[in-house]
Amino acid sequence: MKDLSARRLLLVHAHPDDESINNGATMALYAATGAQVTLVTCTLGEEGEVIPPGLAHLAPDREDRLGPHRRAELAAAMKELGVADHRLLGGAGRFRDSGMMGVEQNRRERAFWRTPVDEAAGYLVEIIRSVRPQVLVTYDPDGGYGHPDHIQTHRVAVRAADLAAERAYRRDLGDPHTIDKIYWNRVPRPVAEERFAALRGVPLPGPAGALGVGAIDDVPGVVDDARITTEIDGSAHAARKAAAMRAHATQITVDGDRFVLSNLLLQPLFTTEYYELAQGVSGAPAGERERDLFAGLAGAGSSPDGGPADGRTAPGTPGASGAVGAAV
Ligand SMILES: CC(=O)N[C@H]1[C@@H](O[C@@H]2[C@H](O)[C@H](O)[C@@H](O)[C@H](O)[C@H]2O)O[C@H](CO)[C@@H](O)[C@@H]1O
Ligand SMILES: [Zn+2]
Repeated sequence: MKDLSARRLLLVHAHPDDESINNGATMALYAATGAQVTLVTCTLGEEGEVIPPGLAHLAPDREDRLGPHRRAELAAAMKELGVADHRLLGGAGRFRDSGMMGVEQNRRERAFWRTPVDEAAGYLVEIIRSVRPQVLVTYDPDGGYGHPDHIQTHRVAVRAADLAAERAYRRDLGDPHTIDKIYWNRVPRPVAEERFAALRGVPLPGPAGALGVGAIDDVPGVVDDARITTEIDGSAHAARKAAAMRAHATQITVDGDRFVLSNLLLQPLFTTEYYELAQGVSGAPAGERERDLFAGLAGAGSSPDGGPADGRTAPGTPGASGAVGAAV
């Protein structure tokens, strides 16, 4: 019997709800198959809007108690996904939600967006050196859709992965650890286009109270098909993902295979979740997508593809021969 607990997956996100929207099915799948899944959330989402009228009093411009409430929503969502290890970067409230790009909250003292990257990265290095994951999942450099906290999360996660591997860096934070594979959350454009086309036939407002259908570019990380290196079929865990998203009730209303955020614009709920291998070696045969984030990793207890990686290296991999891009 393989020791599947040897697989350790670390996900780094900006706000409570991002993990369930982007990776809920993936997290449920790996938790259910014995991997150690660790979520790090960088802020408590204090600057969010509030969908249920009965909770509007929590808003930042009223009682400013949305942060603690969303922390509880996050805990409930993790129970739905079967994820036991979820941590707040630097401890609860260390870094505050910065608001959307350009708002005054971006410049507030504890805003995550204005935090020096190395200061935040130090907290994540300690977690990386303790958990020692083979795989890290976070956003692309644009944070998926340009939100300052998402962009900062990418920067902090990538910087922390580099620092955690440096033998000369802060040995008080643990022994050096090199993460084998770093993935960015992605959605293939053809899949997004197909799902949005179907949404345009949905009667409004519907159970989610939708005012309309969102735009494809509202979906974080939409890219051309060629950049997708990995797809995780989490359809067996669709109910868990939907329940986790429902747990984030101040931010999300779910209606079957679609949902709205506080802008009340419909977008598709994905149960196959897609990734781009940004750093590391693909475990799939040339020209094929990985079906497992741990594909090709010897000793990770799981590699449905069986064979070792075929040496196709992702962009940005230290020491990469330059074999990059679609070749991955
Ligand atoms: C999914 C995500 O990252 N949500 C963020 C985002 O929330 C959006 C924001 O309030 C926007 O004004 C709304 O139109 C949109 O519907 C929301 O999803 O930004 C919030 C503030 O930084 C953040 O708390 C929330 O988690
Ligand atoms: Zn977010």
